[in-house]
Amino acid sequence: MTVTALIVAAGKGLRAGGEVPKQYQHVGGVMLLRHAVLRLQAHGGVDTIRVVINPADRDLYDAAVAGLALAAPIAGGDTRQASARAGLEALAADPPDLVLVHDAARAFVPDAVLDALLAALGDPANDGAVPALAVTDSLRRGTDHYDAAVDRDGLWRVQTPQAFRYPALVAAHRAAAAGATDELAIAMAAGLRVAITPGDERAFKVTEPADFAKATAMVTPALTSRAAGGFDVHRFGPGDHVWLCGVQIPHSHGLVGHSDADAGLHALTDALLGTIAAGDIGDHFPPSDPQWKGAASDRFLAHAATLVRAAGGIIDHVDVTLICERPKIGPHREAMRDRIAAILDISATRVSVKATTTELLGFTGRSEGLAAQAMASVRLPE
Ligand SMILES: Nc1ccn([C@@H]2O[C@H](COP(=O)(O)OP(=O)(O)OP(=O)(O)O)[C@@H](O)[C@H]2O)c(=O)n1
Ligand SMILES: C[C@](O)(CO)[C@H](O)COP(=O)(O)O
Repeated sequence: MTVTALIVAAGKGLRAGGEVPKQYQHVGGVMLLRHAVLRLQAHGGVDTIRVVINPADRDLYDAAVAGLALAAPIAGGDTRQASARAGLEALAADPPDLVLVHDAARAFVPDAVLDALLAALGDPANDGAVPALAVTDSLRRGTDHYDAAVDRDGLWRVQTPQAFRYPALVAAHRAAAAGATDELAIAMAAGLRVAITPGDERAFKVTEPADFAKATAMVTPALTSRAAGGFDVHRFGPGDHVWLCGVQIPHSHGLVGHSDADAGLHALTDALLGTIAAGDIGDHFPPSDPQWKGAASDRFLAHAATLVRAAGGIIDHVDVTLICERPKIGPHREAMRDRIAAILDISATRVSVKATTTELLGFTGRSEGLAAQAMASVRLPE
């Protein structure tokens, strides 16, 4: 059995709005039509995909299917019915056994819907099979006020792809009057026998502007929250300034370290690495490596952020606590927040910097050294 999918994509998408027809608008960075093609290609049960377009949109089409090695698009008509007919006629020279007529606007049809269609056409008694969902809301006629109830029993919300034996469908189309909204209407008018197969909410049609948010959710991976901490200490030594959270602060001492000894950024780097279980700062920037001698620690933090984002992560919030008697952190807090926000490329509203003392106790109390601890919260694909 040869199976061709005919994706009708010649509409103007007026109800959806936007500067280009809906099938050429981006959903998660990819044009809706491309999602539709990729979805059918991923199923594996479709041998050939042909797309019906408005020739005026040829440049948009070329961008949508770039690199997908499809046969040339077919010119559509003024109505969906005319576009589907043009597509079917274009297949006549080398007709497939089965044809699946599909809306580009229903880009996320799951495999199970396609499996059920092909299985239904395994029964020679069926001329076609069309997926549908039962109506579950109450139905009523009316304009300004409610009028008669409509019995929802046996009513279906009809979706695509609509699958048919090619010869039966093309004959039905040739005999059809204008005004049909889909192949099912045309097949029923021709007296064909069409099986009802399970539809799926994910095969919804992008029709109104709000449907783009729904479509975006379809291609956005589920994210889970992760939080991790980091801790670092540096000893005070000779010098006239320290670097803390990426800000240079005049001080009676410096901090001793292989790099610039910015304990705040080091703790935060470890916290971010912890969210993706990517080891610690020493694994990425070994103190034994001379290239990190005196290095500014902002590059360590930027590297950790790059790794989090490469893992699909979103940095939600970071929090640094500096533990020292001196220098006083308060006057520099906002500059530190801004600097961390700039390094991480997030809003400063997502950056917290705090400070505390240890009441003159311990090594921080004796000002032998300074400690920093940090927390990072990110969202990552599961
Ligand atoms: N002349 C047309 C009209 C529609 N379609 C396609 O048929 C599918 C379903 O139609 P619909 O959702 O109504 O799309 P539009 O006609 O583009 O939308 P609107 O009515 O809002 O303008 C879409 O993939 C659309 O591109 C088509 O190929 N040719
Ligand atoms: C083909 C279809 O998607 C099946 O539900 C529907 O008939 C298209 O209707 P529209 O009026 O063109 O949106």
